[in-house]
Amino acid sequence: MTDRDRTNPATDESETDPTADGTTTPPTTDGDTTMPNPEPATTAETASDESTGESAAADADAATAESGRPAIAATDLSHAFGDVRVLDGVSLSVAPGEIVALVGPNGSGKSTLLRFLARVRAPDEGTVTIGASDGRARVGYLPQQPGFRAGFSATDTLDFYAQFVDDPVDVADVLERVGLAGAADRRVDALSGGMTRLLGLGRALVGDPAVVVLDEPASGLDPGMVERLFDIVSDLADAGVAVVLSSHNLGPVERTADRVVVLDGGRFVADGDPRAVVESVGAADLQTAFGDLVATEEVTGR
Ligand SMILES: Nc1ncnc2c1ncn2[C@@H]1O[C@H](COP(=O)(O)OP(=O)(O)OP(=O)(O)O)[C@@H](O)[C@H]1O
Repeated sequence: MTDRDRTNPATDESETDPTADGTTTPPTTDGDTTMPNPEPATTAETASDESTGESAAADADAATAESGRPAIAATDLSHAFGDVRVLDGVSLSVAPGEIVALVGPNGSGKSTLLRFLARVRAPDEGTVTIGASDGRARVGYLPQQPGFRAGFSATDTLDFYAQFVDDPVDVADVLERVGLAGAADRRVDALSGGMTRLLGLGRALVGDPAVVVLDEPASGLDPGMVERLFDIVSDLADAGVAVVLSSHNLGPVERTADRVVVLDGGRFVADGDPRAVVESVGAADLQTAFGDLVATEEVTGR
């Protein structure tokens, strides 16, 4: 460990990615870093660096909302891992203040699609555009398995990420919002799995992004925290933030999401408000509709 490493909660070998100008980018252990990108990146092609995670951006300001432009738009995304075709020409636009829940069987490609939306990876084909009236864009991203460098506190960790955004960040407030105020001084390696996910959510919120992409944010949370998580999501949307999340918690999804998008076989097999999706198959609730819409006998995304 170098001297710099000792003062940098985000510089371990798997995470650090010095940018071209020598500055250090904030990391996560899975490479799905959430960070501001100093260069506006309006398409997936321009942001294919896996290490950069969060891209450049702007606030979901009133002008954006008034312009009618989507906060984020993915067009004709296709992707294969070897001979495993995961996405087959899917398109998705999300308006400022809209909550879109991406659901689908294990292996259907949700995380893959969310990585493309967060622009931590680029698809084989298609574009991702972040809409912002001033030409800037910022996406906050919670990866499915957020990771943090051991040895630093929750506060230290968010302080580190806060230095990469323009405006001052009230880290204590961020921790309070995600339910970690009581663990502010706890080392990240002493956090439980659910608490680590909440810290990942906090990291995604640093800098008040216009778009938030959350990969299974409720996974591993206790029932009370699941409710709190979806309350946070609702509050974000009320503040004009576009939220795209994946979840297997279909009850809260049905109650909270403005739109449910069901991914299966590389395509969207349903896309609409929860009630419409449920009614489209004559189901009683989203859980039942999900069973009717997708084949869950085997893991998909083969
Ligand atoms: N880096 C990779 N290399 C090879 N295959 C991959 C890679 N990432 C994902 N896959 C494959 O792509 C498919 C979709 O995976 P993905 O993680 O996107 O699914 P998911 O819907 O998020 O699943 P889950 O609900 O289990 O988290 C799976 O078959 C998976 O094995």
